[in-house]
Amino acid sequence: MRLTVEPLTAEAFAPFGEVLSAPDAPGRGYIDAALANRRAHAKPSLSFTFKAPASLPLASTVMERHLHSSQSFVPMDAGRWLAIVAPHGADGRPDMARARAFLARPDQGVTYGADVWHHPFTVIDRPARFAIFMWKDGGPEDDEFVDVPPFEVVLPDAAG
Ligand SMILES: NC(=O)N[C@@H](O)C(=O)O
Ligand code: NI
Repeated sequence: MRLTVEPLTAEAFAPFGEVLSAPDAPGRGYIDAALANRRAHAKPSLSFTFKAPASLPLASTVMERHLHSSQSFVPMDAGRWLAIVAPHGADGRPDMARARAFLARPDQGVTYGADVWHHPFTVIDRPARFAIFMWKDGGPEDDEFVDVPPFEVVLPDAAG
């Protein structure tokens, strides 16, 4: 199954969370409606990652979710990157037939809503550094990975 990336916009991404971006004029914006912690005992987690770029087309067979917490990715030094998401199927697993692959600009982040199926963090173009914010309790439900049928992600110009 092939996914062709589409531009990351707040509207298109709304069913899956929020697009994060800094104002382009003096001031401060709050983009925090999708931040969620569903466990009173979970603790805030702020981590920083250095990620090597994936080559395209991206081929994968995995998706993941954080059942009880949103997860925010904020670029600190990045090229373009991919936010790949899928709604729940009737069985609660990712419905890859309705998966979406968003191409994020270097100045865009996202917050995946709690329990939103997404692909592990993937950057393209060049190595990138991101901050990641979520809530964790250190238990097995912090991160849930599932196998999905093989899929690939391509840029439009390679879509043929
Ligand atoms: N760092 C980390 O937890 N990443 C995953 O959850 C992911 O979405 O890539
Ligand atoms: Ni995640």
